Amino acid sequence: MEHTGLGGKSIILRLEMNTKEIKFGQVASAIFEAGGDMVAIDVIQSSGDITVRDITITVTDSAHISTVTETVQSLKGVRLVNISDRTFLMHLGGKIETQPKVPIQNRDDLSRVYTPDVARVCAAIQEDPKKAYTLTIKRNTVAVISDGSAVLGLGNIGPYAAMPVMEGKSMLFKQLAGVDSFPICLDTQDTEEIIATIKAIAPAFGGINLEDIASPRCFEIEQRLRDELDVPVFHDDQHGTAVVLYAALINALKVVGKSIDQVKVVVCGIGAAGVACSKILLSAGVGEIIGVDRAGALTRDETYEHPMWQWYAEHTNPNRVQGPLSEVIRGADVFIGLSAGGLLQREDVLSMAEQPIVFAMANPTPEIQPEAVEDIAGVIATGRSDYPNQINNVLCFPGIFRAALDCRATVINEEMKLAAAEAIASAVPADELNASYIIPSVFNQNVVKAIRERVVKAAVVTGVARRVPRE
Ligand SMILES: NC(=O)c1ccc[n+]([C@@H]2O[C@H](COP(=O)([O-])OP(=O)(O)OC[C@H]3O[C@@H](n4cnc5c(N)ncnc54)[C@H](O)[C@@H]3O)[C@@H](O)[C@H]2O)c1
Ligand SMILES: O=C(O)C[C@H](O)C(=O)O
Ligand SMILES: [Mg+2]
Repeated sequence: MEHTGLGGKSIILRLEMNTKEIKFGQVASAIFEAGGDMVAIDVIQSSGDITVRDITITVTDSAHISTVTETVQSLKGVRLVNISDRTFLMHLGGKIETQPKVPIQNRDDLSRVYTPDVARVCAAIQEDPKKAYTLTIKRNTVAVISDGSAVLGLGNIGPYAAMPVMEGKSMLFKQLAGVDSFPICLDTQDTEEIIATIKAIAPAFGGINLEDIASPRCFEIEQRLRDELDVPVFHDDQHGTAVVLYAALINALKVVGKSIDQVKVVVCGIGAAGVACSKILLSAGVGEIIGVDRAGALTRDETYEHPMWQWYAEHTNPNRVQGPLSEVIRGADVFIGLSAGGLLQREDVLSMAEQPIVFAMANPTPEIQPEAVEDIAGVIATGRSDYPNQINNVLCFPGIFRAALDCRATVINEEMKLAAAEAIASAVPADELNASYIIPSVFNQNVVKAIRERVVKAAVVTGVARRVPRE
């Protein structure tokens, strides 16, 4: 199936029709009247009065899919058996598989890769555990682990529903940086159980990428695992996002001609990503950061049960501003959305300072659609791949883990994160930088290379590298 233009897509409806009750021509007219363009018909089964057909239809967008399917479902004598589109078809049977590196073609091969000869390799690792890095998948393999509690902006959708995202992250690790990984979704949301489980499975991995674990539990889980494991543990939604956000801000400020120490920044959504982004901006020298969550601006005049919010309130909002987003945002130079779709209004952006920078990063629906403010914003970015300026942690996690694995880093520290942000920002050449090109494309082959080089250096300089890679 092909995409047929901007926003256009094809869907396949499998329809079971009772020919005594309805003729195919009536179904075709109904689809046509609902605006669907029928491009192919395949007969799947035809027996007696029952006929099953796959109808390929071009639709304009997701809302149009509902219009067409509702029309079809309302027809007497028609049963909608299944609906698939290109996205669902790409997910059939999952998106990744295990691939042996050497074929087992005879008994000799069998006895080498498996028993009895494999025992000599096991004994070598038992004698010197460091050999796990040379003789197992550990040196190139990361675990992508979620508890399904804060998946994209979809919230607590559980471990089964989280798998497609984690499989997607695994594909990206491999395709962009050659890193092997396993998507692992845990059927527990208990902090201690999550920590114990990850510690127990850690021997196979050279790094742990935590993904889509809700705050505040994500903070403790990450900290404890960092303290208790000797491989890097990186909560992607916190640090991956912060790295890419900082890279994007460095370049966006150049476009609007403002300097980082003079801007007022409003961060909406003080969860995993919002906290980490605010922290990186504080260390980059932003003077005024105001965090807003459901109950309005976080201020030191309040006390918060959530220790991270207490910390946040004490380290941000120097003017103790109070109130909802629509008030706090007045006069701000930068809006950073890490909350949920549709929270920012055009009037809010109109009330910001001149040349406002709007980073609406909630996935999959941004805090404001770029079309709504493109005429009034200085720079706009989202987390999505279908608009210019995609600020998404995919620009960071493949490269930063490539570097961490190659130098066998014990941790991914602040210096390595800042090095990654600078590498990403510098991948946009100065003479090409403009409001629609502040951040390199995910497919820019220089990004992973640039991150690897700078991050390995930072790891070596800060003494957390256990080896210096040759190239
Ligand atoms: N573009 C990216 O690379 C990227 C990376 C990470 C997260 N995200 C997006 O950011 C969002 C948050 O992710 P997270 O991992 O930090 O989740 P999280 O659950 O840890 O935090 C979300 C925060 O947003 C707040 N929030 C929700 N609705 C709100 C509202 N109406 N007003 C104010 N605050 C509200 C919640 O209270 C919570 O504190 C998600 O949409 C996610 O997809 C994007
Ligand atoms: O998965 C993404 O696209 C980015 C990020 O990790 C998110 O949770 O939204
Ligand atoms: Mg995520």
